[in-house]
Amino acid sequence: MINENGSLSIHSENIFPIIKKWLYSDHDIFVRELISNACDAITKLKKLDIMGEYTIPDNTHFKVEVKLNENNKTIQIIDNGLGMTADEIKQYINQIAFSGAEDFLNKYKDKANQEQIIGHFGLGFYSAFMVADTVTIDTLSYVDGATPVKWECDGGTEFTLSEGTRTERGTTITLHIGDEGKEFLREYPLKSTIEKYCSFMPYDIFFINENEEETKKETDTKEETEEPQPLNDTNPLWLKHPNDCTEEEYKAFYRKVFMDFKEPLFWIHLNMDYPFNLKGILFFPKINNEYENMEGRIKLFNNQVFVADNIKEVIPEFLLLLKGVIDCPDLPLNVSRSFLQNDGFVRKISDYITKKVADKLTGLYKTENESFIKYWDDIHPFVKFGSLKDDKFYSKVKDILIYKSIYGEYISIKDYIEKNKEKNKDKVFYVTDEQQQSQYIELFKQNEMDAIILSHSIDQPFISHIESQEKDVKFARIDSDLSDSLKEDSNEEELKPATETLENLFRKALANENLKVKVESLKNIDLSSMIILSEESRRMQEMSKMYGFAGLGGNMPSDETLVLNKKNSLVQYLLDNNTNETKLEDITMICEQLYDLALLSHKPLQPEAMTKFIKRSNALLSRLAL
Ligand SMILES: Nc1ncnc2c1ncn2[C@@H]1O[C@H](COP(=O)(O)OP(=O)(O)OP(=O)(O)O)[C@@H](O)[C@H]1O
Repeated sequence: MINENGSLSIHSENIFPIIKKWLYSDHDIFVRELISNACDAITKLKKLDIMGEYTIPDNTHFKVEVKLNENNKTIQIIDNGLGMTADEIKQYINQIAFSGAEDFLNKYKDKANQEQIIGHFGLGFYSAFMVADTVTIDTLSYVDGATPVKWECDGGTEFTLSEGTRTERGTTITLHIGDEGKEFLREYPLKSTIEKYCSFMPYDIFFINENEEETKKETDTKEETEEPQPLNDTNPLWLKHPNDCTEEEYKAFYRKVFMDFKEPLFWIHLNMDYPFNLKGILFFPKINNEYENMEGRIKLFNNQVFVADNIKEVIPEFLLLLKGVIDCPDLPLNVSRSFLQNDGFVRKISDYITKKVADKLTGLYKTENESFIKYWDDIHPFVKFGSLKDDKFYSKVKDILIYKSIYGEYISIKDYIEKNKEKNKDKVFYVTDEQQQSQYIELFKQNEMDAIILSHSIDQPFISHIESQEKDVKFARIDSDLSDSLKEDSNEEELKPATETLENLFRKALANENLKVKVESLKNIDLSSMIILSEESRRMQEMSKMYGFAGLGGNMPSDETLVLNKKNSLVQYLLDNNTNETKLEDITMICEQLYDLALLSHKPLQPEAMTKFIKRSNALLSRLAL
């Protein structure tokens, strides 16, 4: 029987290629890792200064330089941070996954503010080998009397460590770029990668194209050269206290970061220190039209280092419709996304952001109601989407949901129901297409009835959601039923014979045995015919169309009813002349035309029906001209 305990052994020759290849999915991440190490080195030095372990010389300009030399095939990252001694290189660089950042924090645990150091895992430096064949470190430590050190490694497991030549405190990392990284040997991709990840890093980052500098020197005509400008903004707006930020600053920041020249509607400045550290600004963008892509962009930062756009695991999905930046140094971002998804801490962050957004909206509703109404057309899809996606969000915003009425006013469902109780019997009538349903809208207006406009694609799922949450709210499209207030007082029995006669007549004229006809006495005598389709049937039809039940959509028995107004003279004409054989042709034409007219304000006509309708309309007009 075999019974043995032991520890697995890992050989660095085996693990190194894995780190190189799989540690990060994006090649360009080396830029982020090396520049953040350079910034860390400066932060650490500043901390040593604060703690009295070192005195920063006067006039020190802390900076990171990225030098590209296409001819030599090198990229250098140069900092004037704390540098490393030979021992530190042995410990932090040679021992893969031994994080100097962790070590530094442990060493100065009580004295230093932990939050600002970026590194955690002790692997970032090795991302250099994703693009470089050979990496050299030239460094001089801040420690008094330290000797400069040079470390070199060609991506195997061997390295050389020797005395270096660096004379100033700090570190130069030189990447001898191999085939895998050659795309970064051009100015544009390298510079834009720096801008992508490092736009808000805490120290000035300068880009220098050495080959260009050389040609400039050769052709120098004593012209004053411009002062070089850093690529980054070391003091991003989100780190400032909200009270110290001006409206113009927010707008300028928005323009710059999102390249959106439409002004944002409003914004939320997130500023939290406890129980976790989170700062950021969320902007509500202006949407130009309903069909515009609503996709927003939330940039996630970790200590001013860009991590990624739109990380769903941290930022609630519906908030991705907004534009903004979130900086959360506490996030364990190097771990897998599935971990993030299940992490309670991450959920708390996400809940916090959701709560802040809901608070801002309710605050606006209460204190700046006029502005809130002005913004509503732009923000309602977002608020509705949020309500669908997140119950907690819904319960916070449900009392501030408003709807535009056919009179152009904004009203809550509660107020709508209250106001229209008598006429609507608790139903909420709505319009999905103002143009197409204009006939019904007109009818409503004539009878001083109200309906709300729900024309966005989010509205259908949204009203189903409201109905499921609020038991006494029932939505009905404006053409789903005839409200009693549109009709004159007359009893059903009285209208029965007319209904029978006209149903037979229309069925014959339209050659449609299943057509349902209902005769009503409508107050508006100009109105001859209209289609109604019960809310349930229409929703069923729409659903089957949406889910593409092939054939079903088309073949589904239609529950449409043709309503004819007995008070209208054309309908009356049909009633009076339906047995008159000599007028058969006219009667058929009128039936067809009335049916098409009714259909037209209910849904678009099919191409064939449309062609017939136009032909018939022309024929009818020519009769007038006779
Ligand atoms: N430019 C630099 N100046 C001084 N020390 C550095 C520099 N670059 C790397 N180091 C040291 O090497 C250590 C290892 O770096 P590495 O990037 O691999 O890991 P990390 O920054 O600790 O964590 P992470 O994997 O999250 O980046 C750092 O913690 C730091 O002590």
